[in-house]
Amino acid sequence: MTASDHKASAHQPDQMPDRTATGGHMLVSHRVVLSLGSNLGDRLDNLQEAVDALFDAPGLDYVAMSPVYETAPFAPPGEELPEQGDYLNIVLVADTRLPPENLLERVLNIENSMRRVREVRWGPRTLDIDIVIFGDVVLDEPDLTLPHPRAHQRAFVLVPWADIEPDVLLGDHGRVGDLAAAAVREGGPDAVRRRDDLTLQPPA
Ligand SMILES: Nc1ncnc2c1ncn2[C@@H]1O[C@H](COP(=O)(O)OP(=O)(O)OP(=O)(O)O)[C@@H](O)[C@H]1O
Ligand SMILES: Nc1nc2c(c(=O)[nH]1)N=C(CO)CN2
Repeated sequence: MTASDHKASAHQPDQMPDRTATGGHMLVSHRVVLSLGSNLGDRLDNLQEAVDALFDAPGLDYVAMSPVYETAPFAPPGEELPEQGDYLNIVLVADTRLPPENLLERVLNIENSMRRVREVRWGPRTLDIDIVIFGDVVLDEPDLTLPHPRAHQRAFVLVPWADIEPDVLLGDHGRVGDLAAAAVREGGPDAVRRRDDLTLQPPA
């Protein structure tokens, strides 16, 4: 399967396969896209630590990683953006047999174990991991919304993602490559700068 091959079938929550006999693993594999960002401390180190930790346990298989981007802090129009430094952002593609809630648990555990600092909404943080898509799964639960409800407007997600999967569709919003181009037109080219001098190692 290639990185742009999103063939996972749509699952509404009430159609999820019975997982009781599979030790928390699903019978089907889903291609997932994760967005990682850091703008506090050693930003590149934080991202590397998160990449390694994500794939440290069974259930998530690495597929591809975007280049590293340096990005201006972004908040939706109308939201106050506290003073803070630029982010480093990447996007990861992976395959998983975990159910969405288990992947979210892994993500939150890693954020917590890295002593994530985030005191105010839209404020700086050592590490932020968002689940952008989980196959074609659509979910609207209090603690998990899929696809991520704001990803289609975020150049810091779309531009790195478009480098590795430009033809994938983000829910009803359209092609990732087109969304990335629109986000760059909106935010200006300086808001998202590729940093080819900064490299991350794929997980061991
Ligand atoms: N698709 C998703 N990926 C990650 N977290 C999600 C998702 N949908 C809902 N959440 C919930 O969002 C909660 C808060 O996330 P977080 O503090 O990272 O928000 P944020 O980074 O400030 O803003 P944003 O959600 O816009 O990126 C998490 O505890 C999680 O339960
Ligand atoms: N540039 C950039 N801006 C952000 C980021 C991020 O990762 N990069 N994360 C946010 C909350 O998820 C809010 N704003």
